Amino acid sequence: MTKAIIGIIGGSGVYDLPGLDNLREEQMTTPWGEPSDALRFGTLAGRDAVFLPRHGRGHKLSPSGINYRANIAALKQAGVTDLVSVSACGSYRAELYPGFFVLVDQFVDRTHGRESSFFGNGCVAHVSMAHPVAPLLQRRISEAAKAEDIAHKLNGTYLCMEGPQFSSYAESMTYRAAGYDVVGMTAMPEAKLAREAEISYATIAMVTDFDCWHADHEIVDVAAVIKVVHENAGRAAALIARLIRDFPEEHETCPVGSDRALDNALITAPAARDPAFVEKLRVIGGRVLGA
Ligand SMILES: CSC[C@H]1O[C@H](OP(=O)(O)O)[C@H](O)[C@@H]1O
Ligand SMILES: Nc1ncnc2[nH]cnc12
Repeated sequence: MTKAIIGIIGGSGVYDLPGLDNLREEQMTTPWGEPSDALRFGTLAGRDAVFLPRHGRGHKLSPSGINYRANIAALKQAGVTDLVSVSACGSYRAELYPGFFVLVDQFVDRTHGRESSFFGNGCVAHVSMAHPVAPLLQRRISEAAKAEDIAHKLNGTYLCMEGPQFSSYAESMTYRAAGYDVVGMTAMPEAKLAREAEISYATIAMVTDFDCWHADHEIVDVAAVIKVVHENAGRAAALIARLIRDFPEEHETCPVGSDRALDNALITAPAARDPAFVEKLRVIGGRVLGA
């Protein structure tokens, strides 16, 4: 049996996890450098949990400047099996209003220049991103949201832009016409790296604004985003506390294989692998890299 350990990544305006008791902070180091902040280990409703604010305390890191590889590697080193990311996002649909939670199931990656894989020359791997969100984890989040009476929607597509500037009107209209649901700047490459690290991943996308397409709403700015996040922080915290409290002790095998994504992903022949690089990769891929 694999013990389930829940990790929470907090986004904009979410720099701590209320209710996390018996706190212990650890500044982790990984083969990819240091994560955004010290990992905060603790218990919530008697269950172990780990929290990391992706922008660091005080929001010192921009979406393009976050060391996503170090964040995911540190959470893997901490034993996290199930990772919930909390993100502020703009909405492309009138019915997805500020304060509404979207439990997205798909991402479109429009970022560029970010380090988006642990693998590379010397050990090449291609994991599937067909179903980037772990459905059982997503369902448990939905059940926790229902129990807390939080308006939310199961499924939706999150467009991840590079930023840090918000979108132009033409971009907003284009992505809206494409049928995407929400927009943010951080879910990628986070979701890709979680998959490579065989961590089940799901995102709670908290709608904070209508970006810039909606004639009846102000164009998004930082103040508006943070205001909505603060107004909804209590509900997000209640959802996460409920999720952790009700989470099974044992990690549930993921129906889309997020917890064994490397089974059929490595392509570099063992004899052709760079031994030093393989050593570095052990933190996330030790299960399949052999002795
Ligand atoms: C503060 S507005 C833009 C900022 O908010 C979102 O952050 P996160 O995904 O970490 O909640 C968006 O991705 C941008 O980083
Ligand atoms: N409209 C928006 N675009 C990109 N990231 C966001 N985060 C919150 N609102 C956003």
